Amino acid sequence: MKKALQLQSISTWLPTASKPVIISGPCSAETEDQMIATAKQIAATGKVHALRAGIWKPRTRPGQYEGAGEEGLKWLIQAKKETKLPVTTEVANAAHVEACLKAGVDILWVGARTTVNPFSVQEIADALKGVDIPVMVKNPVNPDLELWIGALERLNKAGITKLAAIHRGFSAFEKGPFRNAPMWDMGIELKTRIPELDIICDPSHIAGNRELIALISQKALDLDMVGLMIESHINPDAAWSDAKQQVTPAALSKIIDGLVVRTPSSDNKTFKDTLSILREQIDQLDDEIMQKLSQRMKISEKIGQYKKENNVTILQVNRWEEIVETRINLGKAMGLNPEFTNELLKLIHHESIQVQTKIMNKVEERV
Ligand SMILES: C=C(O[C@@H]1C=C(C(=O)O)C=C[C@H]1O)C(=O)O
Repeated sequence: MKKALQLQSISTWLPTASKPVIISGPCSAETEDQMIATAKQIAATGKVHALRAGIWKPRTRPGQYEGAGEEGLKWLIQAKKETKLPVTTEVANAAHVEACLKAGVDILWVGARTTVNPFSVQEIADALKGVDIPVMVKNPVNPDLELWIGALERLNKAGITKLAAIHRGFSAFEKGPFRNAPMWDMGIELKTRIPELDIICDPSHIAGNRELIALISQKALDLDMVGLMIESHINPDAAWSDAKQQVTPAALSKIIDGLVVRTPSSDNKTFKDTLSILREQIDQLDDEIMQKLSQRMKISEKIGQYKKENNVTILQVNRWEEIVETRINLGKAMGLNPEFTNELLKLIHHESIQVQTKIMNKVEERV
Protein backbone atom coordinates (compact mmCIF):
# COMPACT_ATOMS: atom_id res chain seq x y z
CA MET A 1 0.00 0.00 0.00
CA LYS A 2 1.29 3.45 -0.90
CA LYS A 3 1.67 5.94 1.93
CA ALA A 4 -1.35 8.21 2.21
CA LEU A 5 -1.01 11.95 1.72
CA GLN A 6 -0.40 14.18 4.74
CA LEU A 7 -3.23 16.67 4.47
CA GLN A 8 -4.77 19.59 6.30
CA SER A 9 -8.46 19.99 5.65
CA ILE A 10 -9.60 23.03 3.69
CA SER A 11 -11.53 24.11 6.80
CA THR A 12 -8.15 24.89 8.41
CA TRP A 13 -6.83 27.10 5.59
CA LEU A 14 -9.98 28.51 4.04
CA PRO A 15 -12.48 28.47 6.90
CA THR A 16 -16.08 29.36 6.11
CA ALA A 17 -19.03 29.95 8.35
CA SER A 18 -21.19 27.92 6.02
CA LYS A 19 -20.52 25.20 3.51
CA PRO A 20 -19.61 25.12 0.61
CA VAL A 21 -16.39 27.07 0.02
CA ILE A 22 -16.92 29.53 -2.84
CA ILE A 23 -13.99 30.83 -4.87
CA SER A 24 -14.86 33.31 -7.58
CA GLY A 25 -13.47 36.00 -9.83
CA PRO A 26 -12.64 36.62 -13.45
CA CYS A 27 -11.14 34.04 -15.75
CA SER A 28 -8.37 36.57 -16.43
CA ALA A 29 -7.32 39.78 -14.74
CA GLU A 30 -7.67 42.12 -17.74
CA THR A 31 -7.28 45.64 -16.36
CA GLU A 32 -6.98 47.08 -12.89
CA ASP A 33 -10.49 48.53 -13.12
CA GLN A 34 -12.08 45.26 -14.25
CA MET A 35 -10.25 43.31 -11.51
CA ILE A 36 -11.10 45.68 -8.66
CA ALA A 37 -14.68 46.31 -9.73
CA THR A 38 -15.38 42.58 -10.10
CA ALA A 39 -13.71 41.81 -6.77
CA LYS A 40 -15.70 44.49 -4.93
CA GLN A 41 -19.03 43.31 -6.32
CA ILE A 42 -18.24 39.69 -5.52
CA ALA A 43 -17.15 40.58 -1.98
CA ALA A 44 -20.33 42.62 -1.52
CA THR A 45 -22.43 39.47 -1.97
CA GLY A 46 -20.92 38.21 1.29
CA LYS A 47 -21.05 34.69 -0.14
CA VAL A 48 -17.51 34.30 -1.51
CA HIS A 49 -14.53 33.10 0.52
CA ALA A 50 -11.64 33.64 -1.90
CA LEU A 51 -10.99 35.65 -5.00
CA ARG A 52 -9.56 34.07 -8.15
CA ALA A 53 -8.07 35.55 -11.32
CA GLY A 54 -5.85 34.17 -14.05
CA ILE A 55 -2.61 36.12 -14.46
CA TRP A 56 -0.78 33.80 -16.84
CA LYS A 57 -3.21 32.07 -19.18
CA PRO A 58 -2.26 28.90 -21.05
CA ARG A 59 -4.25 29.32 -24.27
CA THR A 60 -4.91 26.62 -26.83
CA ARG A 61 -3.93 28.76 -29.82
CA PRO A 62 -1.43 31.60 -30.01
CA GLY A 63 -2.83 35.06 -30.53
CA GLN A 64 -5.45 34.75 -27.78
CA TYR A 65 -5.23 36.82 -24.59
CA GLU A 66 -2.44 35.27 -22.51
CA GLY A 67 -2.95 37.23 -19.31
CA ALA A 68 -1.59 40.44 -17.83
CA GLY A 69 1.49 38.81 -16.31
CA GLU A 70 3.19 40.31 -13.25
CA GLU A 71 1.37 43.64 -13.72
CA GLY A 72 -1.87 41.74 -13.10
CA LEU A 73 -0.53 40.37 -9.84
CA LYS A 74 -0.47 43.92 -8.47
CA TRP A 75 -4.17 44.32 -9.31
CA LEU A 76 -4.96 41.01 -7.61
CA ILE A 77 -3.13 42.10 -4.45
CA GLN A 78 -4.92 45.46 -4.60
CA ALA A 79 -8.23 43.57 -4.83
CA LYS A 80 -7.21 41.56 -1.77
CA LYS A 81 -6.51 44.79 0.16
CA GLU A 82 -9.83 46.31 -0.81
CA THR A 83 -11.99 43.25 -0.18
CA LYS A 84 -10.05 41.53 2.64
CA LEU A 85 -10.55 38.28 0.76
CA PRO A 86 -7.68 35.81 0.24
CA VAL A 87 -6.58 35.61 -3.40
CA THR A 88 -5.58 32.74 -5.64
CA THR A 89 -4.11 32.34 -9.10
CA GLU A 90 -2.72 29.68 -11.42
CA VAL A 91 0.98 28.88 -11.53
CA ALA A 92 2.59 26.83 -14.28
CA ASN A 93 6.31 27.15 -13.52
CA ALA A 94 8.84 28.17 -10.88
CA ALA A 95 8.96 31.80 -12.04
CA HIS A 96 5.19 32.10 -11.52
CA VAL A 97 5.53 30.59 -8.04
CA GLU A 98 8.27 33.03 -7.08
CA ALA A 99 6.34 36.03 -8.38
CA CYS A 100 3.22 34.95 -6.45
CA LEU A 101 5.09 34.35 -3.21
CA LYS A 102 6.80 37.71 -3.52
CA ALA A 103 3.52 39.50 -4.23
CA GLY A 104 1.64 37.85 -1.34
CA VAL A 105 -0.82 35.58 -3.15
CA ASP A 106 -2.56 33.43 -0.52
CA ILE A 107 -3.40 30.24 -2.41
CA LEU A 108 -1.98 28.81 -5.64
CA TRP A 109 -3.51 26.43 -8.12
CA VAL A 110 -1.97 24.16 -10.71
CA GLY A 111 -3.94 24.16 -13.95
CA ALA A 112 -5.18 21.16 -15.91
CA ARG A 113 -2.65 21.69 -18.69
CA THR A 114 0.17 21.67 -16.14
CA THR A 115 -1.01 18.69 -14.07
CA VAL A 116 -0.51 16.53 -17.18
CA ASN A 117 3.21 17.23 -17.15
CA PRO A 118 5.19 15.71 -14.25
CA PHE A 119 8.24 17.85 -15.15
CA SER A 120 6.25 21.06 -14.69
CA VAL A 121 4.57 19.83 -11.53
CA GLN A 122 7.95 18.83 -10.09
CA GLU A 123 9.37 22.25 -10.96
CA ILE A 124 6.49 23.89 -9.06
CA ALA A 125 6.92 21.49 -6.13
CA ASP A 126 10.66 22.25 -5.96
CA ALA A 127 9.97 25.98 -5.99
CA LEU A 128 7.59 25.47 -3.06
CA LYS A 129 9.95 23.49 -0.82
CA GLY A 130 9.87 24.93 2.68
CA VAL A 131 6.93 27.23 1.87
CA ASP A 132 3.66 26.90 3.77
CA ILE A 133 1.02 27.85 1.22
CA PRO A 134 -2.18 26.08 0.15
CA VAL A 135 -2.17 24.60 -3.35
CA MET A 136 -5.13 23.34 -5.34
CA VAL A 137 -4.51 20.86 -8.14
CA LYS A 138 -6.87 20.75 -11.10
CA ASN A 139 -7.39 17.40 -12.78
CA PRO A 140 -5.23 16.73 -15.84
CA VAL A 141 -6.99 17.42 -19.16
CA ASN A 142 -6.99 13.69 -19.90
CA PRO A 143 -8.90 11.36 -17.58
CA ASP A 144 -5.85 9.89 -15.87
CA LEU A 145 -6.39 9.53 -12.14
CA GLU A 146 -2.79 8.45 -11.50
CA LEU A 147 -1.48 11.67 -13.04
CA TRP A 148 -3.81 13.71 -10.81
CA ILE A 149 -2.76 11.81 -7.68
CA GLY A 150 0.89 11.96 -8.82
CA ALA A 151 0.77 15.77 -8.92
CA LEU A 152 -0.74 15.88 -5.42
CA GLU A 153 1.99 13.51 -4.22
CA ARG A 154 4.79 15.61 -5.74
CA LEU A 155 3.52 18.71 -3.92
CA ASN A 156 2.96 16.79 -0.71
CA LYS A 157 6.51 15.40 -0.83
CA ALA A 158 7.75 18.99 -1.11
CA GLY A 159 6.01 19.67 2.21
CA ILE A 160 2.72 21.15 0.99
CA THR A 161 0.00 19.76 3.24
CA LYS A 162 -2.69 22.37 2.58
CA LEU A 163 -3.81 20.61 -0.56
CA ALA A 164 -7.12 20.30 -2.38
CA ALA A 165 -8.12 18.89 -5.75
CA ILE A 166 -10.18 20.77 -8.32
CA HIS A 167 -12.45 18.78 -10.62
CA ARG A 168 -12.75 20.81 -13.85
CA GLY A 169 -13.75 18.07 -16.27
CA PHE A 170 -11.86 16.30 -19.05
CA SER A 171 -11.19 16.83 -22.75
CA ALA A 172 -13.22 14.42 -24.81
CA PHE A 173 -13.05 13.68 -28.52
CA GLU A 174 -16.80 13.55 -28.81
CA LYS A 175 -18.30 16.93 -27.96
CA GLY A 176 -21.25 16.52 -25.61
CA PRO A 177 -23.27 19.27 -23.95
CA PHE A 178 -20.22 20.22 -21.84
CA ARG A 179 -16.98 21.99 -22.70
CA ASN A 180 -15.14 19.42 -20.59
CA ALA A 181 -16.82 16.10 -19.88
CA PRO A 182 -17.48 15.90 -16.12
CA MET A 183 -16.73 12.15 -15.86
CA TRP A 184 -18.00 12.23 -12.29
CA ASP A 185 -16.64 8.72 -11.72
CA MET A 186 -13.14 10.23 -11.69
CA GLY A 187 -14.03 12.45 -8.74
CA ILE A 188 -15.75 9.56 -6.96
CA GLU A 189 -12.69 7.35 -7.52
CA LEU A 190 -10.35 10.07 -6.22
CA LYS A 191 -12.48 10.50 -3.08
CA THR A 192 -12.55 6.73 -2.62
CA ARG A 193 -8.77 6.47 -2.97
CA ILE A 194 -7.98 9.50 -0.73
CA PRO A 195 -11.05 10.11 1.48
CA GLU A 196 -9.39 12.90 3.48
CA LEU A 197 -8.69 14.97 0.33
CA ASP A 198 -11.06 17.91 -0.18
CA ILE A 199 -12.39 18.27 -3.71
CA ILE A 200 -13.62 21.52 -5.19
CA CYS A 201 -15.61 21.58 -8.43
CA ASP A 202 -15.02 24.08 -11.23
CA PRO A 203 -18.43 24.09 -12.94
CA SER A 204 -17.40 26.96 -15.24
CA HIS A 205 -14.85 24.84 -17.10
CA ILE A 206 -17.05 21.76 -17.14
CA ALA A 207 -20.00 23.74 -18.51
CA GLY A 208 -18.30 26.11 -20.93
CA ASN A 209 -21.50 28.16 -20.81
CA ARG A 210 -23.17 29.97 -17.96
CA GLU A 211 -26.56 28.24 -18.26
CA LEU A 212 -25.27 24.89 -16.99
CA ILE A 213 -23.29 26.21 -14.01
CA ALA A 214 -26.07 25.90 -11.41
CA LEU A 215 -26.90 22.34 -12.42
CA ILE A 216 -23.27 21.19 -12.32
CA SER A 217 -22.67 22.96 -9.00
CA GLN A 218 -25.58 21.14 -7.39
CA LYS A 219 -24.40 17.79 -8.72
CA ALA A 220 -20.90 18.46 -7.32
CA LEU A 221 -22.28 19.24 -3.87
CA ASP A 222 -24.40 16.10 -3.95
CA LEU A 223 -21.21 14.15 -4.67
CA ASP A 224 -19.80 15.54 -1.41
CA MET A 225 -17.45 18.07 -3.00
CA VAL A 226 -16.64 20.79 -0.48
CA GLY A 227 -16.49 23.84 -2.67
CA LEU A 228 -17.00 25.54 -6.01
CA MET A 229 -14.74 27.71 -8.15
CA ILE A 230 -17.03 29.79 -10.36
CA GLU A 231 -15.76 32.37 -12.85
CA SER A 232 -17.34 35.81 -12.61
CA HIS A 233 -16.86 39.13 -14.37
CA ILE A 234 -18.50 42.58 -14.15
CA ASN A 235 -19.28 42.35 -17.86
CA PRO A 236 -19.01 38.67 -18.89
CA ASP A 237 -19.89 39.17 -22.55
CA ALA A 238 -16.97 41.57 -22.94
CA ALA A 239 -14.47 39.25 -21.21
CA TRP A 240 -11.14 38.76 -22.95
CA SER A 241 -11.18 35.00 -22.27
CA ASP A 242 -13.91 32.41 -21.70
CA ALA A 243 -16.70 34.98 -22.09
CA LYS A 244 -19.49 32.41 -22.43
CA GLN A 245 -18.84 30.69 -19.12
CA GLN A 246 -18.51 33.73 -16.85
CA VAL A 247 -21.38 35.16 -14.81
CA THR A 248 -22.02 38.57 -13.28
CA PRO A 249 -21.57 38.88 -9.51
CA ALA A 250 -25.38 39.19 -9.26
CA ALA A 251 -25.88 35.94 -11.19
CA LEU A 252 -23.23 34.29 -9.03
CA SER A 253 -25.13 35.30 -5.92
CA LYS A 254 -28.32 33.80 -7.36
CA ILE A 255 -26.58 30.54 -8.21
CA ILE A 256 -25.22 30.26 -4.65
CA ASP A 257 -28.66 31.00 -3.16
CA GLY A 258 -30.22 28.28 -5.28
CA LEU A 259 -27.89 25.54 -4.06
CA VAL A 260 -29.26 22.90 -1.74
CA VAL A 261 -26.49 22.01 0.69
CA ARG A 262 -26.80 18.47 1.95
CA THR A 263 -24.64 16.95 4.68
CA PRO A 264 -22.67 13.73 4.26
CA SER A 265 -24.42 12.26 7.27
CA SER A 266 -27.25 13.03 9.62
CA ASP A 267 -27.57 12.62 13.39
CA ASN A 268 -31.31 12.28 13.08
CA LYS A 269 -32.25 8.90 14.59
CA THR A 270 -35.19 8.18 12.30
CA PHE A 271 -33.01 8.96 9.30
CA LYS A 272 -30.27 6.63 10.55
CA ASP A 273 -32.72 3.81 11.33
CA THR A 274 -34.48 4.07 7.98
CA LEU A 275 -31.16 4.20 6.13
CA SER A 276 -29.88 1.13 7.91
CA ILE A 277 -33.05 -0.84 7.10
CA LEU A 278 -32.76 0.10 3.43
CA ARG A 279 -29.03 -0.68 3.42
CA GLU A 280 -29.73 -4.13 4.88
CA GLN A 281 -32.05 -4.73 1.94
CA ILE A 282 -29.28 -3.67 -0.45
CA ASP A 283 -26.79 -5.97 1.33
CA GLN A 284 -29.21 -8.87 0.95
CA LEU A 285 -29.83 -8.15 -2.73
CA ASP A 286 -26.12 -7.73 -3.48
CA ASP A 287 -25.56 -11.10 -1.86
CA GLU A 288 -28.14 -12.66 -4.15
CA ILE A 289 -26.70 -10.90 -7.23
CA MET A 290 -23.20 -12.21 -6.38
CA GLN A 291 -24.50 -15.75 -5.89
CA LYS A 292 -26.35 -15.64 -9.20
CA LEU A 293 -23.30 -14.27 -11.00
CA SER A 294 -21.14 -16.99 -9.53
CA GLN A 295 -23.67 -19.65 -10.60
CA ARG A 296 -23.78 -18.14 -14.10
CA MET A 297 -19.98 -18.25 -14.43
CA LYS A 298 -19.95 -21.90 -13.30
CA ILE A 299 -22.36 -22.72 -16.13
CA SER A 300 -20.11 -20.81 -18.57
CA GLU A 301 -17.28 -23.04 -17.37
CA LYS A 302 -19.34 -26.15 -18.13
CA ILE A 303 -20.24 -24.74 -21.58
CA GLY A 304 -16.54 -24.03 -22.16
CA GLN A 305 -15.63 -27.60 -21.31
CA TYR A 306 -18.36 -28.95 -23.59
CA LYS A 307 -17.30 -26.68 -26.46
CA LYS A 308 -13.71 -27.80 -26.00
CA GLU A 309 -14.69 -31.45 -26.31
CA ASN A 310 -16.67 -30.65 -29.45
CA ASN A 311 -14.22 -28.19 -31.00
CA VAL A 312 -16.68 -25.30 -31.01
CA THR A 313 -15.68 -21.62 -30.71
CA ILE A 314 -16.23 -19.70 -27.52
CA LEU A 315 -17.88 -16.66 -29.10
CA GLN A 316 -21.40 -17.28 -30.33
CA VAL A 317 -22.54 -13.98 -31.77
CA ASN A 318 -26.13 -14.98 -32.53
CA ARG A 319 -26.73 -16.31 -29.06
CA TRP A 320 -25.17 -13.21 -27.58
CA GLU A 321 -27.25 -10.83 -29.71
CA GLU A 322 -30.36 -12.65 -28.63
CA ILE A 323 -29.34 -12.35 -24.97
CA VAL A 324 -28.66 -8.62 -25.26
CA GLU A 325 -31.97 -7.94 -26.96
CA THR A 326 -34.12 -10.00 -24.63
CA ARG A 327 -32.39 -8.77 -21.43
CA ILE A 328 -32.55 -5.11 -22.45
CA ASN A 329 -36.28 -5.45 -23.11
CA LEU A 330 -36.75 -7.33 -19.88
CA GLY A 331 -34.80 -4.64 -18.01
CA LYS A 332 -36.85 -1.89 -19.66
CA ALA A 333 -40.06 -3.54 -18.51
CA MET A 334 -38.60 -3.56 -14.98
CA GLY A 335 -37.65 0.11 -15.11
CA LEU A 336 -33.92 -0.36 -15.78
CA ASN A 337 -32.04 2.04 -18.00
CA PRO A 338 -31.14 0.19 -21.28
CA GLU A 339 -27.64 1.71 -21.28
CA PHE A 340 -27.04 0.37 -17.81
CA THR A 341 -28.27 -3.12 -18.80
CA ASN A 342 -26.10 -3.04 -21.89
CA GLU A 343 -22.96 -2.09 -19.95
CA LEU A 344 -23.67 -4.73 -17.30
CA LEU A 345 -24.17 -7.41 -19.98
CA LYS A 346 -20.90 -6.42 -21.67
CA LEU A 347 -19.02 -6.98 -18.41
CA ILE A 348 -20.72 -10.32 -17.85
CA HIS A 349 -20.02 -11.47 -21.41
CA HIS A 350 -16.40 -10.41 -21.14
CA GLU A 351 -15.94 -12.44 -17.97
CA SER A 352 -17.84 -15.41 -19.38
CA ILE A 353 -15.46 -15.46 -22.34
CA GLN A 354 -12.46 -15.22 -20.01
CA VAL A 355 -13.72 -18.13 -17.96
CA GLN A 356 -14.20 -20.27 -21.08
CA THR A 357 -10.82 -19.23 -22.50
CA LYS A 358 -9.16 -20.52 -19.36
CA ILE A 359 -10.90 -23.90 -19.71
CA MET A 360 -10.38 -24.10 -23.47
CA ASN A 361 -6.65 -23.48 -23.30
CA LYS A 362 -5.90 -25.38 -20.14
CA VAL A 363 -2.87 -27.57 -20.64
CA GLU A 364 -3.68 -30.98 -19.15
CA GLU A 365 -1.07 -31.95 -16.61
CA ARG A 366 0.98 -34.89 -17.74
CA VAL A 367 1.36 -37.61 -15.16
C1 LIG B 1 -21.83 -19.13 -22.69
C2 LIG B 1 -21.65 -19.10 -24.00
O1 LIG B 1 -20.54 -18.50 -24.62
C3 LIG B 1 -20.42 -17.11 -24.86
C4 LIG B 1 -20.93 -16.43 -23.68
C5 LIG B 1 -22.25 -16.18 -23.55
C6 LIG B 1 -22.87 -15.89 -22.21
O2 LIG B 1 -22.12 -15.71 -21.24
O3 LIG B 1 -24.10 -15.87 -22.11
C7 LIG B 1 -23.06 -16.23 -24.71
C8 LIG B 1 -22.55 -16.50 -25.94
C9 LIG B 1 -21.13 -16.78 -26.17
O4 LIG B 1 -20.54 -15.68 -26.83
C10 LIG B 1 -22.61 -19.72 -24.95
O5 LIG B 1 -22.20 -20.04 -26.07
O6 LIG B 1 -23.76 -19.92 -24.56
